[in-house]
Amino acid sequence: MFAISLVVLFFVISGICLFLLILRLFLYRTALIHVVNKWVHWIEDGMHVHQIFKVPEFNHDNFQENQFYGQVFTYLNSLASIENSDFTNLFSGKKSNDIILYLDHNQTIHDTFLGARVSWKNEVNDQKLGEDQSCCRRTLLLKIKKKDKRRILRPYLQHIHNAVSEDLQQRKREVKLYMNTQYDHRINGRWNSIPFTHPSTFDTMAMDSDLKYRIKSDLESFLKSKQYYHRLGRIWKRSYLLYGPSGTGKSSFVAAMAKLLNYDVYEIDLSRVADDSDLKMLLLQTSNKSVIVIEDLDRFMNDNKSVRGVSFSGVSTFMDGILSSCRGDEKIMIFTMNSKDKIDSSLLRPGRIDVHIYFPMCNFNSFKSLANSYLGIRDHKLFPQVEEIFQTGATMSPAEVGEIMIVNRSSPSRALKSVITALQTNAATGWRLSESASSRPSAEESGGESGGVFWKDKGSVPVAKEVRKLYGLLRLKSGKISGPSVAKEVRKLYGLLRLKSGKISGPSGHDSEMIER
Ligand SMILES: Nc1ncnc2c1ncn2[C@@H]1O[C@H](COP(=O)(O)OP(=O)(O)OP(=O)(O)O)[C@@H](O)[C@H]1O
Ligand SMILES: [Mg+2]
Repeated sequence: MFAISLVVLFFVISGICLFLLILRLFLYRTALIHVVNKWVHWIEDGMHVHQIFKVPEFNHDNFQENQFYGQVFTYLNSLASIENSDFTNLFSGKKSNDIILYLDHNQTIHDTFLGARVSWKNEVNDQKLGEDQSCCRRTLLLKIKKKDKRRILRPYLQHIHNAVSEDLQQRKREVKLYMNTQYDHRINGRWNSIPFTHPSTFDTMAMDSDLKYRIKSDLESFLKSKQYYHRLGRIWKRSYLLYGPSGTGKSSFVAAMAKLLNYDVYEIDLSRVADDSDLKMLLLQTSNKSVIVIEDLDRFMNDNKSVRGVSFSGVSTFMDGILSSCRGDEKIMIFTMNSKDKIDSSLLRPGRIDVHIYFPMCNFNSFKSLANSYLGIRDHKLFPQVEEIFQTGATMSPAEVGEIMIVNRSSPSRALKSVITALQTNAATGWRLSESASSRPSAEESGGESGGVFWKDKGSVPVAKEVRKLYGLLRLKSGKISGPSVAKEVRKLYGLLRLKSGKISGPSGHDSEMIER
């Protein structure tokens, strides 16, 4: 009897084990296990009291990004549990074969820490702003059992901080470009960012090497001068004005400076700024160690329609950087212009603009530098001919020269011939010369009442040299022009000479020149 009961018991236990095994296999095969897990967690959650902690994207004053939000977001995206979520975003990473998982709006994911289970929700509330505009208010919600709070909350937050600090440092090295969005009083954050991948560096810029060296040293010595500025009672900021004709590399140089510093770039589009206080707000929302850029400031200052609500005093206060000093860290400001001619000199006074850097049209030296980087040649039998044409005063922007070289990069000889033809055409029409003359730094700019440090790349040339150039140009032209048009051309060149002689100042024995006042 006892033996029979043992056999029955054996079969019952075996049956139960078999049943559980088949059930487990079934649950896992059909993924029903996840449904069961959900129910278990749901029942368990229902038996506990929870506490919710909010991590909003912006600080309570709504001015600045809440840095902890960024840290938590990075941490959550790195969790293995994001892979087990019901849904999530997949994006390509930096490398071509990288795929990254990214929290979706209103997605919830779970994490465990010291045996306690917590959940995070990426809460995004869409706000309708107008007909076709909306904005989002983002908050990360941490849900934690009340019984676990005392034990794990602080160490858990510290754990997040430690886990991402290395990752953040890595990301800090990736420079970002921020652009301001259209003003709307209901939007907190006004900056949208993308990775800053502009390929320009100091090395790729065709510029006088001495000038590059001095700009680099200026930046480096500024960065080391926190105590010095503090002792002087000055805001720790440095403003640069890059000015010169179109296509001479001003925007590319902004990128090169940001890369050298490894700073994020905040480019302010003044046409999207509502008024002076909006401009202040944008400045306040920039992060530490950043380059703040306003491109084509002359265009905005001369075109009242474009600046709309931003006043002259709004721009000058912005340039003084008083507000940025609230953040305490260094600020680099860069403004670009085609010409300073119509700009109120008070806007360019020392303190507002510390360094003026002139970007000239192409000369023979910059041409050689472009030929080296675009065509890979340091010398060529056509170089003397190119130099001769440059000496006549013919010129082009580096952008134009670069474009010709790119198109003809398979044949350096063809590229150089095309550059020669283009320079001859420009010289013959005289258009480029007069354009470049008018955009060179004027005597007023290099010695006038506005201030700062002036750095120019062959910006000033002696009158005698200019006369020689014009004579050469005249000879070149007279080969092509006859009769009354010669007299007309002579008159034109005489006018041009007078224009230049009013603008030419100082000797130009050096490639670049620095005038401190
Ligand atoms: N000095 C230079 N060295 C190397 N490349 C240059 C230089 N100047 C211009 N380029 C090339 O020409 C193109 C246009 O340059 P960039 O946009 O920087 O000119 P810019 O002075 O900002 O013109 P704009 O005043 O019209 O904005 C870029 O592709 C850049 O690589
Ligand atoms: Mg530009």
